[in-house]
Amino acid sequence: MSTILTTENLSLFYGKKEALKGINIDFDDKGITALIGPSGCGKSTFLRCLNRMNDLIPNVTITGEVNFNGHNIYAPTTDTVQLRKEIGMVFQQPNPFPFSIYENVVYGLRLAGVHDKERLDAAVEKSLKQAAIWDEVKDRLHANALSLSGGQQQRVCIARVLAVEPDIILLDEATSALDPISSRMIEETLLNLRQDYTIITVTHNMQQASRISDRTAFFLNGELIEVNDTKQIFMNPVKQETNDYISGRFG
Ligand SMILES: Nc1ncnc2c1ncn2[C@@H]1O[C@H](COP(=O)(O)OP(=O)(O)OP(=O)(O)O)[C@@H](O)[C@H]1O
Repeated sequence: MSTILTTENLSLFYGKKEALKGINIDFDDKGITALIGPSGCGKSTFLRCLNRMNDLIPNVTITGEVNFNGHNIYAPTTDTVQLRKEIGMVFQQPNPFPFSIYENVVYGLRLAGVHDKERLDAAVEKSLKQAAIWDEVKDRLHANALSLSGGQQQRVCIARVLAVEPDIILLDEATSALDPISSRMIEETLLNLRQDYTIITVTHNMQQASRISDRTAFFLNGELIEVNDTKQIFMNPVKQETNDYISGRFG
């Protein structure tokens, strides 16, 4: 298995507060990694470091490296717009633009200068199929995306990320605002995507982590305590803190 993304001694400070403490982790090319840990342990902060979303937050200092396909994304020459296409992100609250479903999906392609209708149509169909929502919306592609249910909106947001053909998809608690059925549909979607994409998902839901992820990383107080195959983490963790967390002793 080759590695697509590696962090080296990655630390992040909000002002003087150290929220991430020297994280070293490798992500395999393809498959799903779940990031788990109690509230405030730095999971979302870490996730946002992986496509430089923390650049947008004032007073943030980041040290160390994030190497994506061998290049440090924090190098001054990095084109962050391009980076965020290659490493796309889905957020906790579905955030479609107030446009049609079709325009949501082609948004990134239009920004990249793609205007050919056939190409855009093909991308819409392919991405909505990959996000497992094509059948539900194919007859109303020009309806406003905000008219969809929350779960449908979230799958459109996944399609919007997929349309620009990313290598990595980051999800920050992407199912926690959804009802259980919608949440399971997103899980199914991710399982169908795991062969073709590297997926890194923050989740509070340990059942979800064990159902869908190949690897699980446990964070605590800004530190990466343990990362391993998901079965190993849940059945036979190496570290006492991991064991305490997964057996519900804290968090
Ligand atoms: N923009 C910010 N400014 C200052 N401190 C922040 C900011 N965002 C997060 N923090 C702090 O950094 C720490 C890590 O937060 P983060 O949101 O990454 O944790 P988390 O594990 O994702 O938590 P949760 O599971 O509750 O979402 C927390 O102490 C939080 O209060």
